[in-house]
Amino acid sequence: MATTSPAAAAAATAAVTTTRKLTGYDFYRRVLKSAKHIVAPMVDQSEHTWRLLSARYGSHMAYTPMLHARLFSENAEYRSEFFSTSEEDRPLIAQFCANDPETLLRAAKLIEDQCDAVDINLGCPQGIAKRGHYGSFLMEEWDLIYKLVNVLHENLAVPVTCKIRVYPEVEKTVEYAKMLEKAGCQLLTVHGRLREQKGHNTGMADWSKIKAVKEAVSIPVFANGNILYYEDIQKCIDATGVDGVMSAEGNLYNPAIFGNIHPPVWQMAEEYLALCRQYPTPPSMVRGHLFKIFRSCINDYPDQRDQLAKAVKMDQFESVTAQLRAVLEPIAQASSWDVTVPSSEIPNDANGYKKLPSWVCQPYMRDPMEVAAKQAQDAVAEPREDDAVLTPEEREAKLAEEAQRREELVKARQERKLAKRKRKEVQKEREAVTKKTSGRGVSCTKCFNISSIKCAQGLCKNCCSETLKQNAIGLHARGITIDAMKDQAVVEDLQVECPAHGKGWKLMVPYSAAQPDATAMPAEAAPAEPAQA
Ligand SMILES: Cc1cc2nc3c(=O)[nH]c(=O)nc-3n(C[C@H](O)[C@H](O)[C@H](O)COP(=O)(O)O)c2cc1C
Repeated sequence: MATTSPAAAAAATAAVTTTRKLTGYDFYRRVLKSAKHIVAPMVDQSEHTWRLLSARYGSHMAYTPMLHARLFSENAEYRSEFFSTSEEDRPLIAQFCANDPETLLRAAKLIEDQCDAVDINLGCPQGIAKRGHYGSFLMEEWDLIYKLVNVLHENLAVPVTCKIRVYPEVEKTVEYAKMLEKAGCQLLTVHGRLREQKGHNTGMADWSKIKAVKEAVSIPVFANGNILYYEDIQKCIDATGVDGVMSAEGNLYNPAIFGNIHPPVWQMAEEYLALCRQYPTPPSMVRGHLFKIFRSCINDYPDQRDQLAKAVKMDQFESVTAQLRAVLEPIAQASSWDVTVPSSEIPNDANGYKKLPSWVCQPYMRDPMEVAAKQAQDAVAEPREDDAVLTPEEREAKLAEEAQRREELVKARQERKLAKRKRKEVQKEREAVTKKTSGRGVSCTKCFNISSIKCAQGLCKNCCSETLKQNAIGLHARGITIDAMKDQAVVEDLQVECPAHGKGWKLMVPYSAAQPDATAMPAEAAPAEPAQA
């Protein structure tokens, strides 16, 4: 009797899978419902709750944050922490970073029945992607990229899509896109920036390269980059001919960008928090979103800003939002600004920006540190015209003040650099220790136990508890025992929680203050991808 080899059986299954699923424009029209407004993949920010909020305000579909294929395939805790969805959260594309086809396939198989397609992140330009060898750092390895795309195309029940950055040469960018299409990619998102365009060098996206790609391939194309306001969406479609437009930062600072309005900041915050009550969301994500929603006005309210920075519980987030509403709403009521006016009807200034009141959601224009420091420096070197009316003493005092401000700016920058270096060192150490544990997981930064990926300090339960205890004693008791502190009620009021290990010890200071490096996250567990990926 003839038997079928496992390889032949797998090939047969693959063939069935490939022929059954929709491809290209059939997939785009029937499954993605011809989506034009797309919420970008954003680490820690395009989570389930945010996608639902954006959908209420005009987004047609969304991507998950980038998921780490190896961690996703191996670690159930990582899966439940970084991926969740619901029936209303569709169409949805799940994004992975990966550099090994088999690992990618294993991860994608675990999610194929909960999303409409699986995307490969080929655009991340951050240092963490360089170290992890994924994202835009695969752009020189077309053979590997072909295999990554093709393995999903051949074996997955849903289509595979890709998100790329462009090369300096338009011809190479077009060839790249064609190669992806040939490998089986069914929809392509082109972020019109180079790998080098990040941080202070972000600059503008090049829509002409997106147009060239769109003209060269037969699959649907999404454009990404340069979308500040609603009207930019149509401008982009007109300029490039793409099928849909993706927004990341524009959507974060104004979740209603796709709805063509600039709603009051408190309204968006309240709606988001109500959704978080329904769908529990990690505090770090909630905090990140609230800072961005309130970006245009939060610096005017330092008390609330500090409270928000320390908030870890829902009622704390809600309290800050209520306080901000209490101060902002009267300002809004006293103003003649009409929030129902469509964004596209608000005129732009000469630079293309809209002048909006600080209490409405709006795009954030960066003023990089360097620019601020340079401005202060220039001011010291060369008195401005309006300084001419000052007496010599006044001018001297002003110059001294400005010099001090500049010094503070430089010092703050140095401190940030130092903290970053320290975090990197810790990360390196951890990676080394992780190797020693034969990849069983991320190691505790203090011992060889496996840490929780959620612990802000990357510690195991014992070390986390011990650290909290030591801090309590060191900071407040100076030799007094924890029990004595409890008796004196000094540790009763403030609740402190490690996000992974629960209460542990109650301290007089927030956990983050007791742990100066509390923002350090395990490199692989939470692949941070700031502003531009
Ligand atoms: C907070 C944040 C997180 C991001 N995370 C991802 C990600 O997980 N995957 C990805 O492909 N791009 C990521 N990006 C990049 C965006 O998807 C997008 O390509 C980039 O921000 C340019 O779009 P924009 O001009 O609309 O911001 C991220 C961007 C931001 C701001």
